[in-house]
Amino acid sequence: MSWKESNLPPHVLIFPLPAQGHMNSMLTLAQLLCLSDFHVTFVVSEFNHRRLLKHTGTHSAFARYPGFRFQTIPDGLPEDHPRAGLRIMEIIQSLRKHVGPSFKKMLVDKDLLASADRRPVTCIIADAVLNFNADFAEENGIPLIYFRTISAAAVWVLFCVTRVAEANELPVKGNGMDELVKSIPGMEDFLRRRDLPSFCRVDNPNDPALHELIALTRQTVRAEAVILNTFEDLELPVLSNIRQHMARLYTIGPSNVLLKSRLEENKASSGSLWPEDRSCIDWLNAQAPGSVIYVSFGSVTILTRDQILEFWHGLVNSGQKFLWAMRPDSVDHSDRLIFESEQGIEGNGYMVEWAPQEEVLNHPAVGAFLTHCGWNSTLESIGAGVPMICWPFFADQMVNSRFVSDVWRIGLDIKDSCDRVVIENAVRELMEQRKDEFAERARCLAAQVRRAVADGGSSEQSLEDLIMYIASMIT
Ligand SMILES: O=c1ccn([C@@H]2O[C@H](COP(=O)(O)OP(=O)(O)O[C@H]3O[C@H](CO)[C@@H](O)[C@H](O)[C@H]3O)[C@@H](O)[C@H]2O)c(=O)[nH]1
Ligand SMILES: C[C@H]1CC[C@@H]2C(C(=O)O)=CO[C@@H](O)[C@@H]21
Repeated sequence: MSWKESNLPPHVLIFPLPAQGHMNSMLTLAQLLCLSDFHVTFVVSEFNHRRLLKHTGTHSAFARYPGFRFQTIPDGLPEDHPRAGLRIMEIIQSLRKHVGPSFKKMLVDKDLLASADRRPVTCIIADAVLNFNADFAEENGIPLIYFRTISAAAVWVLFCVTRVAEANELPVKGNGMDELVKSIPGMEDFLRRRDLPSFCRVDNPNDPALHELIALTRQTVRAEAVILNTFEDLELPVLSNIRQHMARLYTIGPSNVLLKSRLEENKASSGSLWPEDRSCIDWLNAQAPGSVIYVSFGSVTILTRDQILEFWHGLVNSGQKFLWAMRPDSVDHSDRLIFESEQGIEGNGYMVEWAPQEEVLNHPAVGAFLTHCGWNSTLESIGAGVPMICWPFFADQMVNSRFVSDVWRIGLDIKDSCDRVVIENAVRELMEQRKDEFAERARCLAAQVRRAVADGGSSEQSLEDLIMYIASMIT
């Protein structure tokens, strides 16, 4: 390769939305590129950088990659901004408005981060929701690759939403939620209006948040290439549709499993923004195989007290053991206290604030996952062969949960209902009545994951193609 002759490897600037669910797969890609001797500058908000240093000893974890470095930027939000729930959208807006211009200036003033031992940036791999990167890349003649951190299915649905609106199939004011959506090619037989991304549930079809998301997705085609954290066997029909619009598409997922397969000691750096409470592993060690349902709603979901109580009673009444990762900012603090003191754990549950999720899902005691269906959680569960109960909170999760239940058939989708009886019945169905059926399909899918990341597998090959493509940018 020509870069090896010139001694300086390609230098990739990776710029995720500074939120856990977006950073995880992009940090994993950063590590994969470093393992191929690339230089990587990883853009992170000052707010999250402090948390990474505090909770994960990130600097020592990344010391094994001499080519890796962080570039911090402000996210433009006040320190006490929640950066969660629906207000996560404000991170995108703030970056676009306040940070984009200074970020661009910094790159230009610093000669695209060149130094004696680093080339100027060879290409930018930006989160596809940070669309200001397209103008900057174009103006400065830098190749741009977008990384969309959601499923191919959700990308395709968002790509088609304009057609859905034109066909009067948007659930405006909640109309016809159970009707099938006929205007999305390939999904006519199973996608209902209630499975569309939550932004499609509008009072007015010209809703600004909906249109922002449509525009974000449509502009993906401005990049030279697109990366998705998925694998061919999982989403082939959808990928074929997307490829008609985005020809250079790399599918490198599940990126966490691909990374693990390339690390000698099989241990990736976690990149958690909350401290991981490992006591839950000791608790799991004492449980019978396949007997525990793991509960987590990711890094963005905020729950009301009523919702927590319904989940809690449903789980307790199911009689199954459960491990619940309840983020401190996902519930009101006073509710949490009442909850802990009055409800107690009643012998069959264990609660932590933040769990080492991948390790938990791969623990032999875990037999099911009650999840919001964020794309990382969904893929982690698929990789571990663990069936799911899906209670999506917002955005792409609505689509993912329908795929889990009706396409891959490795779980139950209970979206829009958070009643203790529904939860109890779902747990019983997944962990008792139809346990073997779900477990068998989940095992088969996990085997496909292993094939995708093995030598010559589709994701492994796609990563190699991506690496060659970036290397070819150096003239
Ligand atoms: O106790 C916990 C809980 C979660 N996680 C990790 O946190 C990540 C959470 O990511 P994800 O499951 O994707 O959920 P969100 O944090 O909600 O992710 C956001 O980003 C995703 C990728 O764009 C989207 O699919 C989601 O809808 C969006 O909310 C996963 O890797 C988990 O392993 C832990 O390590 N410990
Ligand atoms: C900020 C949220 C709105 C849309 C984003 C997204 C996407 O790529 O469509 C997925 O999950 C959310 O974190 C993002």
